[in-house]
Amino acid sequence: MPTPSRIAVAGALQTVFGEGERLPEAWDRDLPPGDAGLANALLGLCLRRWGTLQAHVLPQLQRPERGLPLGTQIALALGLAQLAWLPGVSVHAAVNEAVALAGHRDLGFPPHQGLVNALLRRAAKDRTALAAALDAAPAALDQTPFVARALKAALWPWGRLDAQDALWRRLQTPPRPWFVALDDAPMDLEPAPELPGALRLPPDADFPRTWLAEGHGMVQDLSSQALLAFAWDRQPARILDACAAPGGKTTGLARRFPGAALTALEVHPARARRLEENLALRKVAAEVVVAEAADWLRSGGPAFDLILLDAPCSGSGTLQKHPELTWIGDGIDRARLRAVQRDLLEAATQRLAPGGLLIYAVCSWLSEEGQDHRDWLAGIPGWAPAAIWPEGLGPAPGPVSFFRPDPLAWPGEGFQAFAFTRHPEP
Ligand SMILES: C[S@@+](CC[C@H](N)C(=O)[O-])C[C@H]1O[C@@H](n2cnc3c(N)ncnc32)[C@H](O)[C@@H]1O
Repeated sequence: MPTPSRIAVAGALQTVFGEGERLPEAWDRDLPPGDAGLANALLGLCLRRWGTLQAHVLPQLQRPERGLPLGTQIALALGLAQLAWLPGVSVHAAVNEAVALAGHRDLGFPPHQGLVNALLRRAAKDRTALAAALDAAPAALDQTPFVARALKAALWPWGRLDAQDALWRRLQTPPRPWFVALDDAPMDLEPAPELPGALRLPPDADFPRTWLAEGHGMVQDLSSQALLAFAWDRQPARILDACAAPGGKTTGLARRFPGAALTALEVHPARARRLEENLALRKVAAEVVVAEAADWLRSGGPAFDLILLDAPCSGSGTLQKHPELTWIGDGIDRARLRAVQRDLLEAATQRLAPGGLLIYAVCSWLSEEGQDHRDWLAGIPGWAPAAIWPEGLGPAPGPVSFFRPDPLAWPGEGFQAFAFTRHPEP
C-alpha cells in the first residue's frame, strides 16, 4: 500500500490531468506535517516537469505512439521525480511506492505494474545521470500555449519579450510564501525586504501550520499585501469586498479601516463557509453574504465608500504557486471570464458613493483581464483614475492609478489592479 503522501500526490495529479481541474486550496490538509512537506515537494516536481518526465519515458516503450494510461503516467512521474530530484528518498522507497501506486485500482493502472517496475529500476541504476538527462531537456516540454501567452503578456508592457526564459525559470522554482502577522503571538518570521510589513519564514524554518491554524497570521502573496497598502487618506464608513473568499483581502481591509462596516460577498456556498471560518478565526467582523455579486449590486441598497472587486480570473499571474495551471490553463474559457469581469465591474460602478474608491484587481498578466477593463472605465463620463500604486514601493513606473508590477523586478504574483473614483454629482 503506498504511503498517504504518495496517494495524495497521485490523487492531485488525477484531478489536474484526469479532470482538468485546479487543485483545491490546502489540498494537503489531511496529511500529517512531515508527510505534507514531501507531498508538496513531489507534487511540485511532477507538475513543473510533467512534460519532461513523460517525454523521458516514451522512447523506452515498444509502441510509443500508443501512449500510456494516466495511472501509469502518474506512477512513473512520481517514481522518476523521486529518483532524480529527491536524493533523501531511497531507491527502494521510490521504486516500490511507485509500483504499488501503479497497482492502485483507482489511481493507477494495475496491468502496468511490471512496466513501471522495469522502467524505474533501469532509471535507478544511475540517479545522477537521470537527473542530468531530465535537466537537459528543453524547457518547451513543460510549457503550453497558456504559458506562452502568460509570459508574453507579463513582459510585453515592459518591452522585455527577450526575457521569457528568465521569467520562466523563476516561475519554475517553488515559491517561498509571504505572511501577515495578525497579533503578537510569537513566530520566527523575518521582515520581507520588498514591502514594509510583509514577513517571510527564515530559510529552512518549518511552515507555521499551528500559528496559522490558530489565527495568529495568514499567508498572503506579496502583490496582495502591496495592493492593500494603496494610498488613500479617507476613512470609509461602508466597505464592500465583492469577491471575498477565502478572505485574505477582507482581513486586510478590516485591519486597515477598523471603524468601517464591512460586507463580504461570495457566490460559492462552500467558499463562503470557508470565508466565515477564516474571518471568525481572525476575529474580523464582517457581514458575509452568499450571492452573485453583479445581481446583488444591481438589486439596490445603500452605496459604499470603498468597493474592492478582486475578480475571478485566469490566474495567469499565479503560475509559480499553481503549476497545475500550465496544464489546465488552455481549457479556461477566457471570453466568459472577460464578460463576467466586465459585468461585475459595471455593476460595482452602480453602488459606489460619490467621492468613493473602486478598486479592481486580478492575479493575471493578461491585458484582457486588467488593462482593457481599465481603458473601458476610463471612457465612462463621471469616473476618474485614482492612485493605487502602493505606498512603500517607491515611485510608480507608470500611472499611479495602475498597479502592474514589473515581473522581472518584483517577486510577488503577476497582478493588475486599478482604481477609479466617482466624481461627486455637480
Ligand atoms: C480571486 S478570488 C478572491 C480572493 C479574495 N479576495 C482573497 O483575497 O482572499 C475570487 C473569489 O470570487 C468568487 N466569485 C467568483 N465569481 C463571483 C461572483 N460572480 N460573485 C461573487 N463572488 C464571485 C470566487 O468564488 C472566489 O472566491
